Amino acid sequence: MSIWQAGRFQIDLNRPQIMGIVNLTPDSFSDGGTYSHTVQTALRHAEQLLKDGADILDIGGESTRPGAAYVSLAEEWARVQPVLAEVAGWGVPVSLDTRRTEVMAKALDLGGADIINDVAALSDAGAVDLLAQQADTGICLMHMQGLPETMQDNPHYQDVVGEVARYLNSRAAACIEAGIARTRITLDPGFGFGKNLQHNTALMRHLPELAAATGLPLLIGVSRKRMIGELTGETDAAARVHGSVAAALAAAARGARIFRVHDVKATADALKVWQALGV
Ligand SMILES: Nc1nc2[nH]c(SCCc3ccc(S(N)(=O)=O)cc3)nc2c(=O)[nH]1
Repeated sequence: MSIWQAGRFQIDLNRPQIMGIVNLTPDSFSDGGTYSHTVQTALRHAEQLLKDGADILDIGGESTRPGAAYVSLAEEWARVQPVLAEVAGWGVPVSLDTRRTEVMAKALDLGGADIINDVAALSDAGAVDLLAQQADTGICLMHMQGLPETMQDNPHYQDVVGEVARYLNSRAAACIEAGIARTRITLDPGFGFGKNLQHNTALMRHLPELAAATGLPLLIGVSRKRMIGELTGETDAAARVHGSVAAALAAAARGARIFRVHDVKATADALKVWQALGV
């Protein structure tokens, strides 16, 4: 029985787990909305994700997409705090997508994060120690080459699978040496974080090796990303649902356990059918 210890929750990794994305980006201000508008919109979206079958909610206040604008620590916290405060009472595992130790600390003090999902693999000063002081908070360590501002400017590797595996191993080892239990840790190759289509494809095809190299569960996030657009010709991210579902199934077939997606219902349905018919 393999589980992911995520705060007060033990997530069952013997079946695919869906992490629904709750977007708190400023785009939601596009209609001139205010924070309260954004918060209410986000909470309604989160409710819908759970109705659609999400097992985990992933909440992030800083966009780390390529070329994303800088978001101050205060701004990031102002965006996530009201949503974390509310969903903390919903009785479902809540993941905070942040790479800042101070934001992690505020969320953990609030009791609002069961999981810290860090695209920078707890590399911010003090992050590993902070998580080591927590009893059971779940952790996702993700590989990113460079920084969001520049990571897609001609990414290059000698051996992308080997380099990502070694990096994730080293970050997991840092956590374990600090006293963090293995059952709290999942790893993520970071599709689209300093990778071109060839790199992303190689990582997908070699997921079993990544899983075997560390022995830790894999979380993947390919939903609506450029790689799906490049393979389908879909330039509009919202039109990449079918390709994203196919990518989730490809990853499930290669041992991924947790799927970070926008389109929860489509992915949940596909994984149910795949589980029943596919393996
Ligand atoms: N664990 C985990 N957390 C994540 N948080 C995000 S935010 C997405 C940022 C982004 C958007 C689009 C592209 S692109 N150029 O490939 O279309 C790259 C990165 N993603 C992930 C992911 O994968 N895992």
